[in-house]
Amino acid sequence: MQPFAIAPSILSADFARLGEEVDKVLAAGADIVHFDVMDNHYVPNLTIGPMVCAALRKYGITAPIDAHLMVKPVDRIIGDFIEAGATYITFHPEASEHIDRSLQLIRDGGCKAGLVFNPATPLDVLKHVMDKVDMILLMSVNPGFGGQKFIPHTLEKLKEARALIDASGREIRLEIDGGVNVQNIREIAAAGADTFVAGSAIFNQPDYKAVIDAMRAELAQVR
Ligand SMILES: O=C(CO)[C@@H](O)[C@H](O)COP(=O)(O)O
Repeated sequence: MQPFAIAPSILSADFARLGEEVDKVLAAGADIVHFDVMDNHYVPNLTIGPMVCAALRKYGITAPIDAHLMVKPVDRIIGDFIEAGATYITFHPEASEHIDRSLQLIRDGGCKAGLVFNPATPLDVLKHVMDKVDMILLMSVNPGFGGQKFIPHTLEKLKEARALIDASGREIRLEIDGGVNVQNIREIAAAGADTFVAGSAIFNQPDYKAVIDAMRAELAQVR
């Protein structure tokens, strides 16, 4: 299993001070920057794109950037995120005409590739592409907005994904996204997640380090 990683979702950061916000959350102990890309088509919201990702790199952010593309069609924006310096690029199977090709595009660009599953999307497709994914992201809310409640049945799905990863023998991150907070992170980790996206739970508090420390203390009880 991969080491635990905390990935604050900058969707809940102050966009007017984005560089400073990312610096601050990394200084507070975050491992990965979770970068939500919404197109007002695949999801009913509009956020940030590759220019902002490139701007964060230019500003000096060296931490891994995990670009979650909620964009349809997805292929034509993948190259822009590779150029912009994303580390992970993940997309939803429903948003790609050719899932295997989209994964290959990401990997050919030198990035790590991942698939994202909405709460009601089955994991079936994974069995055909397990050798091409570096991350599996399970949405524990319907995508589009921060600040929603964790959907409990995702815990069963996490166990299912964890079993698939363990059976593959590959190093694949299992990321969870939506409604993650200090109160539920331990149960989520126990179900198999190793990478935890949290937006409002971190950015809506004045002391990011206090939240991240509290999350790590919960995770330390799992392993
Ligand atoms: O992708 C999304 C929402 O679509 C998430 O990354 C949210 O931004 C998570 O926010 P919280 O539920 O942690 O507030």
